[in-house]
Amino acid sequence: MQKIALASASPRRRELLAQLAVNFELVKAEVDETQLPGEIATDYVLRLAISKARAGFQVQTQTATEVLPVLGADTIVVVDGEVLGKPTDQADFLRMMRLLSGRQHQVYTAIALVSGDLVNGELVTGERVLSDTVKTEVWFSALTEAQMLDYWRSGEPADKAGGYGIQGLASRFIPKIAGSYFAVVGLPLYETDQLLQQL
Ligand SMILES: Cc1cn([C@H]2C[C@H](O)[C@@H](COP(=O)(O)OP(=O)(O)OP(=O)(O)O)O2)c(=O)[nH]c1=O
Repeated sequence: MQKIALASASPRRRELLAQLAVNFELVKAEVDETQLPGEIATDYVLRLAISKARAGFQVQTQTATEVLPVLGADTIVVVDGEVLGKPTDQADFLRMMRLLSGRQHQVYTAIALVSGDLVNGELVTGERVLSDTVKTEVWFSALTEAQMLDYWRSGEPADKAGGYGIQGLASRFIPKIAGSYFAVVGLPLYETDQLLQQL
């Protein structure tokens, strides 16, 4: 399979992509992650995945003589239509946990693959964009305030959308999911492989 570039700073996405035995390198992609006014969750997550892949692709066109297809991804946690980002502090985290406790919510992960051909440093065909969005339902057990605080003190929630990591300590709060476990962690492997096959 063709070598690609991954536009991500997430160690989880790196590990997941390695699980597909894909040959890849990392490329930096700085994007503004602010949700637009009135933007619905599914539009938002897909826009960010495409923006990350596109930003990574543009870095390559400026610096490299050949361009690799660039993969970008974004994961959001949604409850009652509200997108929960990464918690800014303990109070923000507790607010999120109270919303998630004892009920079901949605996790969306979007993936985007941007590719193109460079001839003499010029992009000859423009950018091609392949993308997909995966929805997973996640059930949380009812949590006590003490459980929430203990979890915050573990340090795990801070860099994670929705303030939890299903692959870590939060596994004890989640009796079931419907969808893709890998998508919740950050990269839906089946769907990523399907995009790579379309290259
Ligand atoms: C819900 C959930 C999220 N997460 C993580 C996945 C993502 O890394 C993060 C969501 O933030 P993202 O903005 O999707 O990704 P990121 O900022 O970590 O990395 P990059 O943009 O550079 O690719 O939350 C888990 O690890 N486990 C979970 O159960």
